[in-house]
Amino acid sequence: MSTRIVLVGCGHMGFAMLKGWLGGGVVPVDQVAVVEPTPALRERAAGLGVRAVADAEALDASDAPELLVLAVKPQVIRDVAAHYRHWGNGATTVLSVAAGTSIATFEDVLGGQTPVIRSMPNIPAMIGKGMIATYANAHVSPETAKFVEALLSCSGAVAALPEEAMMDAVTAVSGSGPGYVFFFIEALEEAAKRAGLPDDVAALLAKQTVWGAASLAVESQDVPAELRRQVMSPNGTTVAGLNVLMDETKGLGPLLAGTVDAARRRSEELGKA
Ligand SMILES: NC(=O)C1=CN([C@@H]2O[C@H](COP(=O)(O)OP(=O)(O)OC[C@H]3O[C@@H](n4cnc5c(N)ncnc54)[C@H](OP(=O)(O)O)[C@@H]3O)[C@@H](O)[C@H]2O)C=CC1
Ligand SMILES: O=C(O)[C@@H]1CCC=N1
Repeated sequence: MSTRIVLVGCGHMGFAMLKGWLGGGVVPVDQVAVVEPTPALRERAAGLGVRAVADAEALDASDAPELLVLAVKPQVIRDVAAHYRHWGNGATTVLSVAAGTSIATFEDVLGGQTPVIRSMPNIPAMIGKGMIATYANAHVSPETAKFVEALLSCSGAVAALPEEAMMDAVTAVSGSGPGYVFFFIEALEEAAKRAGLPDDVAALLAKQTVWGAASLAVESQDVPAELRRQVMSPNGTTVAGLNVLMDETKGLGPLLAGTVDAARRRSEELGKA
C-alpha cells in the first residue's frame, strides 16, 4: 500500500491533527507515515498505528504521497522542507500549519509549480473541536482540495480564506486563541481561590463555567451579547463584575485588541525571518 500522507513533525500540533484524521476514519493508518526526530514523540505516533521514522531519508523518495504535511516550527521549516524537494513541482500537495510562513516560501524551496495549502489550525483539533483556516495556491487540484477539506474537517470547523494576507490575523485570533482562553481559565481559578473557595472547587468552577458558556454560545440562536444580557440581572452581581471587565480603557476589550495585535505582528515577523 503506498503512502497517501507524510506528516513531518509530530509535536503538539502534528499529533493533534494526526489524532483527528485517524479518529475521523478518512484515511487508514497504513496510508500515513510520520517523520519525527524525537524518539518519545515517534513512539507516541507509532502507538496510533502509523509508520513513524526519524528522518526524511528513511522514506522511499519514489513513493510520492498525495499530501506532505509540514508541522514543524516556522524557524526551521525552510530547511526541513528542502529535504522533500524531490516531491516538489509534482503530484504531491504540501499542507503547512506553520505560523507566518507564506506559500511563496514553499514555492521558493520546492518549486513554483508545487501545489501548496497554507493552513492555521488550533490545539482543540486534538478532540475534533479545532478551528482550521486554509488558503491554497492555484496548483492545488479540486480533488485534493476536497480530500484535504474532508481530512481537516475531522479536526473541527474549516474556513477557506479569500486572501492569504488574512492568515496573520487568523493566527492571532484562533491559532493562538486557545492559549488566551486557557489563561482566562487559570485567572478565573485564581480569583475563585482568592474569593475563599477550596482549590478543587475553584478549578472545577473555572473550567465548567468556560465550557458551559462556550457551548451555549455555539449552540444558541442568540448572539453572545444577548446571552450576556440574559445573565445580567438589573443592578445585580454580573453588572457589578462586568463594570470592571467592560471598562473602555482598562477592560478586556482593549486588552484583547492589544493581545491580538501583538500576536498578529509576531506572525508577520515570523514570515520575514
Ligand atoms: N501549538 C499550537 O497550538 C499550534 C502550532 N501551529 C504551528 O505548528 C507548527 C508546530 O508547532 P508545535 O507542534 O507547537 O511545535 P512542536 O515543537 O511541539 O512540534 C514540532 C516537532 O517537529 C519536530 N522536528 C524538528 N525538525 C524536524 C524534522 N527535520 N523532521 C521532522 N520533524 C522535525 C520537532 O522535534 P525537536 O523538538 O526535536 O526539534 C518537534 O517534535 C509550528 O509551525 C506552529 O506555528 C499552528 C497552530 C497552533
Ligand atoms: O504560538 C505560536 O507561534 C503557534 C502558532 C499559533 C499557536 N501557536
